[in-house]
Amino acid sequence: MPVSAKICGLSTPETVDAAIGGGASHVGFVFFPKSPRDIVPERAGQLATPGHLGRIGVFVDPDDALLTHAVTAARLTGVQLHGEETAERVAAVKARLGVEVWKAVPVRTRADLDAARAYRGVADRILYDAKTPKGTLPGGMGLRFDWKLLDGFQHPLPWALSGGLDAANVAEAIGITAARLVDVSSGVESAPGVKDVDKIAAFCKAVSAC
Ligand SMILES: O=C(O)c1ccccc1N[C@@H]1O[C@H](COP(=O)(O)O)[C@@H](O)[C@H]1O
Repeated sequence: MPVSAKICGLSTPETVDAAIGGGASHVGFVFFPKSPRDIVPERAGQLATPGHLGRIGVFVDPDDALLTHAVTAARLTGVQLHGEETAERVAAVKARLGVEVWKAVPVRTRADLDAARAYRGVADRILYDAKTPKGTLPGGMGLRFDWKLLDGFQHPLPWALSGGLDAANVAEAIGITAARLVDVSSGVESAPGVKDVDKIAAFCKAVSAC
């Protein structure tokens, strides 16, 4: 089965086109004011994508008003909840929005993986991401976790791998984890929040070769 890629934190037509041209399965838009990748929903909605491409909005403990507005204005096919959302909150979001819901699970130790089980039957996908230091962004920091922690773990849901991936390490990450979907943000940037079309192309090429 081929491996697919989500290119996250996009904000320009050129970088969205690079993701599409590279064969990405999903593009991501960040709706979190503290992030250098924050974008207003209307602007994300103007970024055109073909119908087969998933459009995922990244949120951190969002309220219902933001979610409802962003799903419509940015034409999202899914939301990625990257905060401290409980299983009950994820279920409520899913029922309210009716789009795919991904739940990020921050990982530093093997015990951290256990949190994923709470979302069985509730979320559509788990996104394993590196746990970031307190007081920093909960994602998009270019940090990776020990991919070997996933070895032998019984995944409760379809899942994706993120955290510190780039063109140089993604093949190794896929080899170790057997991930079928990988997600990148800062690894395809020239500076925080500034996506680089050549890095997006290189990342997609590395994923396609797996
Ligand atoms: O990208 C952000 O700014 C961001 C902000 C808040 C929560 C999540 C965010 N990004 C997500 O973090 C992971 C890993 O990113 P990276 O590749 O390590 O930079 C990815 O899923 C982004 O979607």
